[in-house]
Amino acid sequence: MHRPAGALWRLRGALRPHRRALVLNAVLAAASMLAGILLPLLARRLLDDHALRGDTDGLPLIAVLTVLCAGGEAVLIALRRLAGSTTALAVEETMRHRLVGRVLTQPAAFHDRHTPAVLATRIVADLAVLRRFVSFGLPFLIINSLTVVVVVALLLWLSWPLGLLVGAATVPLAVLARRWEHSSREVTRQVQQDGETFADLLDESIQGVDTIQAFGRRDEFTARLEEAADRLRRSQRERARRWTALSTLVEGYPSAVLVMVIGAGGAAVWAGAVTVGTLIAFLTLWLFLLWPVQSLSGLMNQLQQAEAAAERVSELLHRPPVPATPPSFRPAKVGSRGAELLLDQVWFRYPQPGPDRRAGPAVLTGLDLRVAAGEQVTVVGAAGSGKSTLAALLTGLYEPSRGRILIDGTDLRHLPADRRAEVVAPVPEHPGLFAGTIGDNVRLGRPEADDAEVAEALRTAQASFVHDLRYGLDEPLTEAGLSLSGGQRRRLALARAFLCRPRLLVLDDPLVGLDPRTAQQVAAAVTERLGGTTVLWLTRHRPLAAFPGRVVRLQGGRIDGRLP
Ligand SMILES: Nc1ncnc2c1ncn2[C@@H]1O[C@H](COP(=O)(O)OP(=O)(O)OP(=O)(O)O)[C@@H](O)[C@H]1O
Repeated sequence: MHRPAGALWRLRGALRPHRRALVLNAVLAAASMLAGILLPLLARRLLDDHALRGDTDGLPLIAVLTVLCAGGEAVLIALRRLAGSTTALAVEETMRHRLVGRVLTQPAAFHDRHTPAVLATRIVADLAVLRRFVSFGLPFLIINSLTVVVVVALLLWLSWPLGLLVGAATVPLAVLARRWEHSSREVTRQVQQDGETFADLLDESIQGVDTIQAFGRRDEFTARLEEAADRLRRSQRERARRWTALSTLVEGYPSAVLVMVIGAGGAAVWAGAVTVGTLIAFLTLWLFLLWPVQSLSGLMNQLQQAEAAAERVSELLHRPPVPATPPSFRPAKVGSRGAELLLDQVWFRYPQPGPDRRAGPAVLTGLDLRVAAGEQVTVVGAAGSGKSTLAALLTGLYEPSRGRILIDGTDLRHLPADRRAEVVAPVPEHPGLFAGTIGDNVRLGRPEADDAEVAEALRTAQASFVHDLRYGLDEPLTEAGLSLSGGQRRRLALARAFLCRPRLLVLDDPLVGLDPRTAQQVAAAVTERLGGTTVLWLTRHRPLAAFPGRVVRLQGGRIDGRLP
């Protein structure tokens, strides 16, 4: 298993495009830190060399330098904050772009294991945690560490006995902080895990709200959500408890050390071992150390949250990318003849949910089917017989566990994912419509299609209702096309596939939700207008009279003879 800190390191690729901005941030941070540290040293010169000796020569120069340093520090801090937040937003944008790209190209088996709520949490909430870390946590971890090193060196230079006293007093604090970091890492991860579980449940409940209300199960689902929220709150409270303990210690400890330094420093001035200016410079520098030390607990907390977020983001980001389209790939010409399909001893098992991801029972058990170019075949199978599974294999969402799927003799696996729709177009059981216009949705597979081609596809799908809508093809759809009826959504999904004019059409229960007359008209129009295309109708019911071609039965995971 990777260490979480390794996960943060593995995300460094997202910083690469912003190298210059990061270097500028580092320079601004170092300059503002140095300007701040110079102030007490100038104050020492002012006191020891001039004010206490009554020497006014050179006093104006030191006064001007002090003012410049103070003003410069303020300007540099403002610039550093501006540059830091701009860079962090740019880094977040880079990661989001890569993450969305990876998520949208993952196979169906991946999406079976990661719900939309979990993916949305990672893309939105985890990236926000990482952005805050890049804009605040990371720079301060670096600046504070540098400040501690430089200031401790200066303290030793000003007065090594007092410097050693401060250094020794800081050791127990560092040990305690390390122990805290170790013990609360697991709690931080638990908080994020509980957050994911809650997001999942919330997503499921909101999506199924109609069903929950219709069956009067509101109280039960509310109780489930409250239980998950309660688990999340308990783990958050545990983390807050640990954090409070550390921050109380870290904030109280320096005050105790300060009392020690004032006592020991006062005695040293009394004994003539250090000058008043040196003691004032020492105390001012020590105060300079307070913020780095006191912010330690907050930064550790942020670091842990960023590590846990990086672990989850990196798990998505480092998944294998979608294979590039090989230069030798020649897409089928739009409108060219249908493809020959051969399913050769195809077996398929879904991976089981759970950590061991063992394969489940076989859904397809050595399925053989040959469909000639331009032929239409109807596969009839009972609910759960594996029709949607077969459609998912044919559209490349899953790969067969065993056996081959050949299209015109080429293994489906060798068709690049981003060009597959040119060869095989699916009409899935649930039409996937998106917010946008009807035209955008129908043109999804062929954005370049003109209005005449779109109108023809709509006619074939018996979806001419679109022209009666107020804005026709420009009619806006709400999310998932929910402003349309189920039958209208299904016909748009059909039109979208027809518009691609693929060489093989895979229609998964395409006529469900259509009245028998419209269903017959669609079936007849497919034969009439898409003649030459190979079509595989997958359906639960015996076909209508208008269904053309051969009819076979899917049973027991294989093709079990013809239906009369
Ligand atoms: N994502 C999945 N993970 C695990 N098992 C699945 C998954 N999808 C389907 N199955 C299982 O595979 C079998 C076949 O399901 P499939 O959806 O292919 O049947 P179907 O013939 O399309 O059914 P229906 O006509 O009801 O849509 C079923 O036993 C189902 O439980």
